[in-house]
Amino acid sequence: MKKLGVLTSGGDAPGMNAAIRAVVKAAHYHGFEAVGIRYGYQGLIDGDIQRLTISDVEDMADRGGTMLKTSRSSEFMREEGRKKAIQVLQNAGIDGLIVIGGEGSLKGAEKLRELGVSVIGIPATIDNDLAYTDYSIGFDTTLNTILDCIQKIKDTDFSHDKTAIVEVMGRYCGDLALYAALAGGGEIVSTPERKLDVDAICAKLHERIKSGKHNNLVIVTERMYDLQELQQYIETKLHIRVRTTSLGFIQRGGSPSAFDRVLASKMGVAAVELLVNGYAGHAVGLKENKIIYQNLAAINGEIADKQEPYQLLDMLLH
Ligand SMILES: Nc1ncnc2c1ncn2[C@@H]1O[C@H](COP(=O)(O)OP(=O)(O)O)[C@@H](O)[C@H]1O
Ligand SMILES: O=P(O)(O)OC[C@H]1O[C@](O)(COP(=O)(O)O)[C@@H](O)[C@@H]1O
Ligand SMILES: [Mg+2]
Repeated sequence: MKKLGVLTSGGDAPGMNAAIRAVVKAAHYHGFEAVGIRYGYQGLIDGDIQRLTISDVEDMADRGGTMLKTSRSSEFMREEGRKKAIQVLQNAGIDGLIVIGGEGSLKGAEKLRELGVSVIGIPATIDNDLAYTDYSIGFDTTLNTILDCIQKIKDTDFSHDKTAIVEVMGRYCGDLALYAALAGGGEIVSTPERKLDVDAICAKLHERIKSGKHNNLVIVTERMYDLQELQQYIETKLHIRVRTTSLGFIQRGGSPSAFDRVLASKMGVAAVELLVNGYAGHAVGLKENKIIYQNLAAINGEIADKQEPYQLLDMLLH
């Protein structure tokens, strides 16, 4: 291998820059040229490529977002788009590609592998919705941001005896809400994996109010409820004051946590090592605190076993 390309794709996640830095440093260590493809798969189709030197990535470990920019590309979802992308890789002489992104981006990487590209995936998404790895880059930072916001919301709830609904991101994965609740960030939690209907939420709130607890926090994953309707329903049914906060994009920004920086650094280096050692077509991951690799073709459809954290939740919130 001579020229290694790296791109970030899908939603940005804190720690993507630390991963780019690690990939570029490892590539140079092995004597390869490193290039960055800007704007994810769309930039690959458009040939938006820049050379990456060590000094380009030197101070990037602590920065949120992605220095390479990112996008969601509908053109890449189509075969003609992917064929254009392959042509660009060939014309640019890129013989190894590292894709840093979430579940959609790794599906895209698998499609490139099917077309003969030497590709490695690095999981980076705040949602933590990739079952083959315990953690994706960005999840820990976002979780900490959520807990910081919740702490602030709790101060005002306590002062007014208010009930709060806090909506967090996660797309169709409840990990951000679940782990925020495990860390003490909510008394009632509803996730896609364990959905509470509105009456179940009211019943739990009623029980807590009866026992003298008047400031309660309900944490929910996005896309599950019409928040205004949920708030009104609880207010009418329980005759209490409820206020709702959807945390939104504040969750995706910010400097990555130490955990995410270290994870991204380990994964970035491991991704290059996989290419060097002939393991193209895999994605790096973390299982039981060890860096692992998984076949890209096997990632799609893998379902995470969440029994343990939900049992813990039941124990802590009962
Ligand atoms: N099934 C697929 N086949 C080919 N490309 C895909 C597929 N799913 C997603 N992609 C590509 O990956 C991009 C990012 O995926 P998306 O799901 O938006 O974000 P993330 O990778 O963060 O989960 C998409 O815009 C698309 O270009
Ligand atoms: O930035 P957009 O396109 O509005 O997407 C919002 C979605 O992106 C995320 O922040 C991250 O998701 P991905 O990592 O899959 O891109 C989700 O939590 C959220 O549902
Ligand atoms: Mg995703």
